[in-house]
Amino acid sequence: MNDNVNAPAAPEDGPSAVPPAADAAATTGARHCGLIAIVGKPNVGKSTLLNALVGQKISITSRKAQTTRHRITGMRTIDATQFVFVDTPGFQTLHGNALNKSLNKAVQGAVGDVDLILFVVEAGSFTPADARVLALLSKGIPIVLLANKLDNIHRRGDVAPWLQTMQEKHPFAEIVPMSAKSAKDVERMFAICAKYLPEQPWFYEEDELTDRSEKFLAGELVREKLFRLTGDELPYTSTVIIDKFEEEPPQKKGQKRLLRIAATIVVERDSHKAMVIGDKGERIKRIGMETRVELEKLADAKVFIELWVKVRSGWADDEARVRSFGYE
Ligand SMILES: Nc1nc2c(ncn2[C@@H]2O[C@H](COP(=O)(O)OP(=O)(O)OP(=O)(O)O)[C@@H](O)[C@H]2O)c(=O)[nH]1
Repeated sequence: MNDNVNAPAAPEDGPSAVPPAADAAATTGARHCGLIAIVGKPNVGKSTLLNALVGQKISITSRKAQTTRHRITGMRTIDATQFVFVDTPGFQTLHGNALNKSLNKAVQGAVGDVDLILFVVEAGSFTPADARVLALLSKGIPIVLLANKLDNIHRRGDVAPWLQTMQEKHPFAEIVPMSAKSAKDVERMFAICAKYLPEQPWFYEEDELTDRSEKFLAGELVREKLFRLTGDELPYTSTVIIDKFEEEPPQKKGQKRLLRIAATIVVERDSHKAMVIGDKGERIKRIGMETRVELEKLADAKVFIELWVKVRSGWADDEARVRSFGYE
């Protein structure tokens, strides 16, 4: 096996490693900072990894992104190194409709000029969908292969031959077998990523964790609740549009500001609409309630949210409409 395979953290490892770049910077004062994209087909563990890397206490700031091409999902500053994670709006490699074409373009735009790509697959598996994602990635940017869910593999010896085959797929900068659910493995990722981030000033303040706007997060939260509460029944073409986002200052001292939000969930069929609304409206009520509770915490505000459901059949195939929904 080549030496670009990074052995998983052994249980007896000491306290988490400090990124070497950060270590060196402590004496020279040099700061490092760079963009990191986490890509992979659905369900390989990208969100789990991102949440673990950025930490739990995501706070919202309304600062503009450093570059408009990138949507920043989170950042973490450790000693002198700032790790900025950019979002890739999901690789859809199976269908060729307008929505997916637009998403794939957005993905290629987002990963085209990052400093490092973390390409996540499930350890022991490399499917045609993984190969399609890899083929979309820009040449010339270092790609670290993360063989995630290592904990699902009971005989570690079984992984070695697979790792060998992975080295033939692409000249990966490194191959890291790991588990996004292991705090120790996640912590090691900072030292691995730090090596690829250039010396330059930080893009964000040390304690900023995301630059997403509250309006954007409101839409994402509704979307997340929508898909979680409808299970796998609802097709991915359903989307959420924020129709109104108004902020009112606190009425009295000690009170919180108020966010008034109205959002429309757009689905393709009447049957999907019924699914979203649920029996006596209980599902849509729950989507609204869970969104409100989470947004109140994240935004430190009082939130009123109104939800509507609309049927627009075939919208995912209509390019103009896809654009009007903010995908381009
Ligand atoms: N056993 C195990 N499960 C994991 C690990 N990482 C993620 N998972 C699980 O895998 C499933 C998918 O994880 P996500 O983080 O949602 O995956 P994703 O790649 O963001 O998925 P999409 O949002 O569909 O693109 C969840 O049930 C996770 O709990 C891991 O290291 N080990």
